[in-house]
Amino acid sequence: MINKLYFHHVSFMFFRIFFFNMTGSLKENRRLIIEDISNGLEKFPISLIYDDIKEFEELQNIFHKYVVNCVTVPGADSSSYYDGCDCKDDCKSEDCGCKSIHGFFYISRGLNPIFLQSNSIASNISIYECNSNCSCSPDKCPNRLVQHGVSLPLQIFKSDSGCGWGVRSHTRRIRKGEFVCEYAGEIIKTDEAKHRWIMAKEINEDNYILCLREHVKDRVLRTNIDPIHIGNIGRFINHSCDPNLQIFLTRINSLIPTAALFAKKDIGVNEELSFDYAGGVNDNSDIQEININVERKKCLCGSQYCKGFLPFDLSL
Ligand SMILES: C[S@@+](CC[C@H](N)C(=O)[O-])C[C@H]1O[C@@H](n2cnc3c(N)ncnc32)[C@H](O)[C@@H]1O
Repeated sequence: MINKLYFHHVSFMFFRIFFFNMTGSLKENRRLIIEDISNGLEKFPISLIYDDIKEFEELQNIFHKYVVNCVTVPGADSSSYYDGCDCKDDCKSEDCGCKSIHGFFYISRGLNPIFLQSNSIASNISIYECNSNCSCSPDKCPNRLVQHGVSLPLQIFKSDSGCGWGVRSHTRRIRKGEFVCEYAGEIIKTDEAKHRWIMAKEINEDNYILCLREHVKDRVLRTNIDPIHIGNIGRFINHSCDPNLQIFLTRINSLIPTAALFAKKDIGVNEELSFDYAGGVNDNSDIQEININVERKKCLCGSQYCKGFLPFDLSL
């Protein structure tokens, strides 16, 4: 009941935000464009291009609110903040407490390409950015990228592949290692993720929940992100078995990780963006409750390495 009221309230907000923004220029090829679906929340406008109002209304019925970073539903956050650094030089030196404890991940305002060669999830690599406990300047510190949100021109469009909406680079190339966006949504507990997944299945709705699993000694730390109703541009990115983006778990102000997407290779203008929904991990050995009667969704990525089906978290 509480959830229902909450969503009603949010969907009201959504209609206001979207219709205010629909100064909707009609383009020469008769496609419509919304200049910024984030309504100024991202530093860079997130444009959305669509063919007819029906297509757009379909999206409105599902997606209710744009957020830049994940939001935690009550009860899901049991973590605390980690310490910050006390750098006086905006973390330029190698002595920065954050970088020397957790690692040097960024160079030239992007991810050091050496990390792109590994499977970050399987190798348990987690990026730690400077945070609100640090004494460096948020604008000048080079150890802060993901927390600044999207800083590239991106566009949401109806993909020709049959996968529905997709995201592409827009007006400029994306260089290897550049941060593209977060996969932001509601952080929910596993029981709630299972419940939402069953409800979505009953009404034939697609699955958007991303489950991140980290192995810490003999424990598995699980973070579930659901962007279907409350999320950011990440929720529009499709899966590919040969993707051009790679997920890295990133910690900013909380021990709950963020799923940050970085360019795995150079990406051309108007090229569709994709990531591997399984994060490159095909191992389900840690999963206890296996539901093998699940109907797998056919993968339409079209890559020569296509595995045939979308990755699926068997623990849901
Ligand atoms: C995170 S959403 C991506 C955005 C989605 N295309 C939309 O229209 O909102 C994930 C859903 O997109 C579809 N999808 C993404 N990648 C796909 C692929 N390679 N093949 C088939 N469907 C895909 C599936 O329905 C999946 O549940």
